[in-house]
Amino acid sequence: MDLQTFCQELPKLELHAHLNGSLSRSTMTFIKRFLALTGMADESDVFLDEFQVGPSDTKNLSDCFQVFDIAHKLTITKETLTMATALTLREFERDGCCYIELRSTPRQTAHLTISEYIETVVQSMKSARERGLICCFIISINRNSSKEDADVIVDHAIEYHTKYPDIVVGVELSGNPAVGMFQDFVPALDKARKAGLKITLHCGEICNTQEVIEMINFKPERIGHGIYIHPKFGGNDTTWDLLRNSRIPVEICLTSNVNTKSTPDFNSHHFKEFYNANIPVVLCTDDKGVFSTSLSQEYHICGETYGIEQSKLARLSLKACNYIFAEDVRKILTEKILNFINKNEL
Ligand SMILES: CNc1ncnc2c1ncn2[C@@H]1O[C@H](COP(=O)(O)O)[C@@H](O)[C@H]1O
Ligand SMILES: [Zn+2]
Repeated sequence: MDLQTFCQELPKLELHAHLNGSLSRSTMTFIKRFLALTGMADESDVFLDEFQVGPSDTKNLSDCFQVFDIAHKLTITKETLTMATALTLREFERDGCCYIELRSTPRQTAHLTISEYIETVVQSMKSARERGLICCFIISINRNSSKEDADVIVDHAIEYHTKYPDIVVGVELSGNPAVGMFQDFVPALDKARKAGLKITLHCGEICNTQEVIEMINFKPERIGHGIYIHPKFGGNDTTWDLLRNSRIPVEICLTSNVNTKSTPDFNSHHFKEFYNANIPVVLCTDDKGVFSTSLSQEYHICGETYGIEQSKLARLSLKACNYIFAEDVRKILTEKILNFINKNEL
């Protein structure tokens, strides 16, 4: 099988995808028209062309955080947030994903409260589950927010985890890494963890070894990116040894890191260093809409750039089953990927 077909057909698990960064051009166009037709928003106010960030773009990581405001102008009502969630889940499914953990920062909008935002995403996921797609919700805390706001988000996360334990499975910390301090969010994250929610943290997206140490010592279930951890990539021996000994799985987002210029190119990405050191890794998209990618494309890039053969790529997907937050479906997913491996004699 050629690599492209293989990457498409391989059953894959998406563990790091921000809802508003994952909106495709067609989803955004659809919602923009809907809002204009229903008189909810001014069509001329949403600039879709500025949403995408390519590898040769002049935007750096900090600039990228402004592009999410474009999607945020669209996901403002129950109807459009439902469309955004449903269409995005379908796109992942069509790309061969059999399990999706979608994350999003619940926002109060002119038409939605924080509770309604969460309920809307959950209901959309319930519909997707009814037609057989296993999907879950990780509630995001933006590190730009105050401790009090983070507390409000966590209280909601706990309430909805209690109400929908199969769907609301975790809490994560994201947002511009140059803003805010991890320590400020520890009490809220601790509270979430004590209530049974799993934790993942954006970690080492910029150089901040002190914060990396604090984050790994917090022992989250997973971390995202992990760029500035290895000494060759702006970390030091302490951060690297801590990560290696922790066995914490790392969500790797190749295209995101290159397009935000956090990494110069795929060849100099830390993936290979992590893979060779046996650090648990899982390939993810981060923001497939902003960075014009898909999970099968991330597997393709990985196979081509680092010479990882198809049987090894399949085992990357298989191992991801061990890192998912919805433990009750681990067995079904493992069997599904093993079947694919056996059928294709990989
Ligand atoms: C590129 N690397 C990244 N690093 C850190 N945070 C990121 C991110 N990409 C996205 N987000 C976070 O996800 C939000 C958009 O989705 P939601 O509104 O939550 O669905 C962004 O506003 C940011 O807080
Ligand atoms: Zn992210």
